[in-house]
Amino acid sequence: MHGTDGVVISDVTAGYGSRTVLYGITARLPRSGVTAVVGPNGSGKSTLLGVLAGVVRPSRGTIDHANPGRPAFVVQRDAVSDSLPMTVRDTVAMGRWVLRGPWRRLTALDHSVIDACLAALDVSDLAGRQLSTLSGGQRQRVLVAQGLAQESGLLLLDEPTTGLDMSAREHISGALDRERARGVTVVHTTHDLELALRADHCLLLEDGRLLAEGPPGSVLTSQALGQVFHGLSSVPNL
Ligand SMILES: Nc1ncnc2c1ncn2[C@@H]1O[C@H](COP(=O)(O)OP(=O)(O)OP(=O)(O)O)[C@@H](O)[C@H]1O
Repeated sequence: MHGTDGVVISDVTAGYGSRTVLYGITARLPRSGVTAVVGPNGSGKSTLLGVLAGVVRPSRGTIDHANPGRPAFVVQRDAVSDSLPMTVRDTVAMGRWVLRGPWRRLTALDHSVIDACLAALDVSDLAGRQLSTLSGGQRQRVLVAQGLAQESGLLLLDEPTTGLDMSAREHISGALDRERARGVTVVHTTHDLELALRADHCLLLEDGRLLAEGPPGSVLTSQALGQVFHGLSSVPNL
């Protein structure tokens, strides 16, 4: 592992039960950098994120983390029950409980981090609202704010901008840039070509295999995209 590596993935094969979904993935993800994982539906992007989060155990290969702490994992909003009786502020505060343990009081510092994360995703006005009363896009922003509140050295996000309007996408993209500047290793899956092109590093998956890895501009060529997303002639969005 080099000093510039945030995560090193070595020959990882993984799946669910007897079903293999990822085959022999080897990649180096930069520390203080944003990595975009791109590929068609079902190509294994979320599964790779699950492997990095430690919730999917590889059947083969290893993952080395520069940061020993627990990763922050922002799942897709559909994966979170919207019927939990929680306010937006409680939801973001859960990111701090992860650090403090459930029976500790939150400190003044915790509360200021929670305020800053609410502001970063432009959801301060919603702080007192029940999570269940929010729109899908608002809930997505709150989940990203919860991920930021964990102040982890490894931030994993599964399709953080899917279904969001332009302003919300800008807030999320800006938040990822700030995390990178803080030295965080950020990894997100995306179908948003613009967001992928703003990353430092890109992995292109097809059918569970790594087709290409490198700077987004050299990985996401029209030739590669045409091959992976069959029949694509123009690529405003993946
Ligand atoms: N919990 C699970 N149990 C069994 N198979 C699963 C499970 N989750 C995903 N899969 C399968 O693994 C493969 C890869 O799925 P994954 O969600 O990683 O793809 P993806 O690239 O993130 O897709 P999308 O763009 O649609 O989100 C798919 O064939 C899917 O059906």
